[in-house]
Amino acid sequence: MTALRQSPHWQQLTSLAHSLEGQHMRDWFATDPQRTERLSASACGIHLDYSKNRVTDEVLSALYDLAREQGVEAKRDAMFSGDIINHTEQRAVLHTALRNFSGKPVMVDGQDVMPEVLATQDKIRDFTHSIHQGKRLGYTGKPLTHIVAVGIGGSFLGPKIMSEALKPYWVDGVNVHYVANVDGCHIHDVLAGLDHEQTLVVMSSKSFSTQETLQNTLTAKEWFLSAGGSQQDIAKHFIAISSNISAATEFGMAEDNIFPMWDWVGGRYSLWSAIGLPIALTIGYDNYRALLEGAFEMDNHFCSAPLEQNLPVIMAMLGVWYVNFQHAQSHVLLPYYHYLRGFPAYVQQLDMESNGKRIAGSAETVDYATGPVIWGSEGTNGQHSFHQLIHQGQVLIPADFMLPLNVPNQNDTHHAMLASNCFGQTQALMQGKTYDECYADLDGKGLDEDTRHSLAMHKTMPGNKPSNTLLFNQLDPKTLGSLVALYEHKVFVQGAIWGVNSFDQWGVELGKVLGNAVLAKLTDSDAPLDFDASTNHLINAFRNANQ
Ligand SMILES: O=P(O)(O)OC[C@H]1O[C@](O)(CO)[C@@H](O)[C@@H]1O
Repeated sequence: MTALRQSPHWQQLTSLAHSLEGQHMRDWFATDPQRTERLSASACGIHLDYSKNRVTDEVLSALYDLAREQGVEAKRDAMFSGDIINHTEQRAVLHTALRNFSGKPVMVDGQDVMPEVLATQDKIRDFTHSIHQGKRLGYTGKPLTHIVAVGIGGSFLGPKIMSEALKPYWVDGVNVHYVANVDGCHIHDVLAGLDHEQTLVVMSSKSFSTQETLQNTLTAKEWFLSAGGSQQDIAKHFIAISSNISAATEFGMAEDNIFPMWDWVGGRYSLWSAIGLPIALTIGYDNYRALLEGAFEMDNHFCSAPLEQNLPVIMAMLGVWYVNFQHAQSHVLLPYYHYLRGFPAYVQQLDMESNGKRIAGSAETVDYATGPVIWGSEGTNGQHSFHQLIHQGQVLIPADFMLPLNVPNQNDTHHAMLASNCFGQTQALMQGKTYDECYADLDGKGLDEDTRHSLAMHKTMPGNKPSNTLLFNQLDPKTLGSLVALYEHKVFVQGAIWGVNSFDQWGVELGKVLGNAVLAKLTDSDAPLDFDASTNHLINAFRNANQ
């Protein structure tokens, strides 16, 4: 058994989980009028009501004890100080330096990284202004009104989803199109509607070696040249964001057109670096900076609030409770705000690529579950589909509901309906509906006893289903920055408990290598096939269809 499972607080939580079997949150609410007041916390404009969770004060205090026992605070401080905590890649983890407005230095290998960070922020500001003010023009002198942002994974999800979430802040006259997949349908569709003289391609790739991004950029380059642009015009229409400056220059990017990033910024944590440039182009530099400031505020909260009032720690430890002590295998995110509809996909990469691991410390195979499956979509849509399983299915799915209390330019009736559905769902999940209540509802319906009993059984909602509710006044750039940083730190705390390295991603490598080996066989139809029978069979199917 691993040391974590043998730890006193893990053992205590295991027995607490047994002792709570058969208890219901409905009864806790009925007997404890202070429950919500006690189990709520606020920071950075975000209010978290976590009272609808299957936890008692005793459980919560054991969870915080576990966090202390596993050194969460010391691990957090090590991350912020630039220690090499990504030990499998020998890297510091310093996305927090990218939103460090404290004026204090951040040291990596004895060098302060802040001057470079601030210089890059200035470069982002100047570039954004030059596009918005029409000072930087295309090769025929036309303004650059269409931005094609090419990237994938962390070099795509952050910019795309944050830009989408901040739609009320979009700058007039600029259209940003995001392309990630190597599936040519997407890039061809996007380029087909654009005037190459007014298009700027922003290629985002930390490594500058990602197949999808390289291919999509090449396709965009061919499109630009065949539409009338020349090789020397490319510098006016193509820029890159990368930590691999030499590969970017070799590819043909003008050095001046390359925005740097650093190996101490993980891809899924990179929206705060120049990877966020498309966000600045979408919402303007001041709003982009407010996004960073919101994240900085959450960093300060995470570093200074006691664990019991610390939003990332509270959410992380509740997650640990469900994954490790209540057998939950997934966690659903339900933003009740159309513009935030992409947020579950963002957190999905953040969480699953960070904590989807099986080795703790230097080489110990874990004997407990790590990160859950993260999924979800905007409310109320899910209420008419997958909520059924959350309410009455046999699997436990903790939920995070999110709602802005105010929405710019919105009809009150819509917003009140949206909010009522959000609150109503959390209530229904918590209280459920008993057999007796369902049976009583069927009184006087003319049903025989067997039918009435059967129907009451089918209608019974067990309740006791956990949820957090996150409220904020408006989803402005600053609040969004805080919200993203909240989830980043939640994932960090969980990784610290489970002892995994939340900052590498070896699991995605093998598929890339094998995919390249397969590509060689698809492009050379005479090459002998020496894979397993199934893969050979699939390759043959492709070859036959493409003769
Ligand atoms: O920015 P890059 O180097 O193109 O990588 C894109 C994405 O690919 C991954 O490395 C996984 O394949 C992610 O971690 C990363 O965000």
